[in-house]
Amino acid sequence: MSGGGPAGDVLLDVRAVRRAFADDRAVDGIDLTVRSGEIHAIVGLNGAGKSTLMRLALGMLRPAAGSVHLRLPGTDAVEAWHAPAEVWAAVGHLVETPFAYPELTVTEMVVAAARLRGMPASAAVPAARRVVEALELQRWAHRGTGTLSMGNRQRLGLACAAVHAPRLLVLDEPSTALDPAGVVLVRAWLRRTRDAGSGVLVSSHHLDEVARTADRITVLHRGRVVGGLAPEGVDLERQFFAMVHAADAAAACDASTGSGA
Ligand SMILES: Nc1ncnc2c1ncn2[C@@H]1O[C@H](COP(=O)(O)OP(=O)(O)OP(=O)(O)O)[C@@H](O)[C@H]1O
Repeated sequence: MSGGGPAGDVLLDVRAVRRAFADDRAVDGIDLTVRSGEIHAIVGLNGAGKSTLMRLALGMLRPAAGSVHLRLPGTDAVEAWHAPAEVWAAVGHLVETPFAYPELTVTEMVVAAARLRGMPASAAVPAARRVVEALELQRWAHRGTGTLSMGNRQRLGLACAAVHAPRLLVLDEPSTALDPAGVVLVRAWLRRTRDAGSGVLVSSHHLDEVARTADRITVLHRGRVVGGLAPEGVDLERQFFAMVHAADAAAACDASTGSGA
């Protein structure tokens, strides 16, 4: 457990959501919430459905069934697929390869991201400076984004996702390209973001890192929630594989008896 205070209101409310690609049930009836003041991690094997779930949460994909509601302070609850710009102004995300205009410097890119989220220039410039410092990008602040290493490009993507201090942050494997110092830095930064009252949905393959960062851990497998892990628990890897194997065994049993959905 990462030591955060009690979680608050539900910001993201996913209910019985389904989405397939042809006959591939990428997300197959998932319920999930993210509350303010918590880091909720989703873990799963390759192809478990983590990115698809995040894209549904961000209105990038339309659910085939079920619902995804955003309940951000100061706005009415709204389906992600139909959410207006003022709702997205309170959300930050990094779910694809971090995008950056190569002709801009790091600072210019972060300011541009803030402006795209509706921040006035007078607020965007100091906000960009703060997040560049928080993610220790100062050394590259005036370098062209096209010259960055992969890890620094990932930090830049995080800076762009968070420059407008979103209430909800959705991050798909935010530490993949980071060195050990960067992993520690981003962990501490995520905790501060959480402690400031934001809700964070984060995916990862790395159980050790997730256990150090998250308040809640949900295990996805083959598009379904197959269990939860307590971050302070022991031997999470063994528990994780036990859940995955139990789900596979149940699916095989259903298939052999013809009772699968
Ligand atoms: N655009 C797409 N078109 C077709 N199939 C897709 C598409 N996006 C995802 N899928 C399929 O949906 C399933 C879930 O994929 P998803 O990317 O959500 O998994 P993931 O848990 O994020 O995996 P990884 O850990 O490898 O990133 C996979 O079988 C994948 O091949």
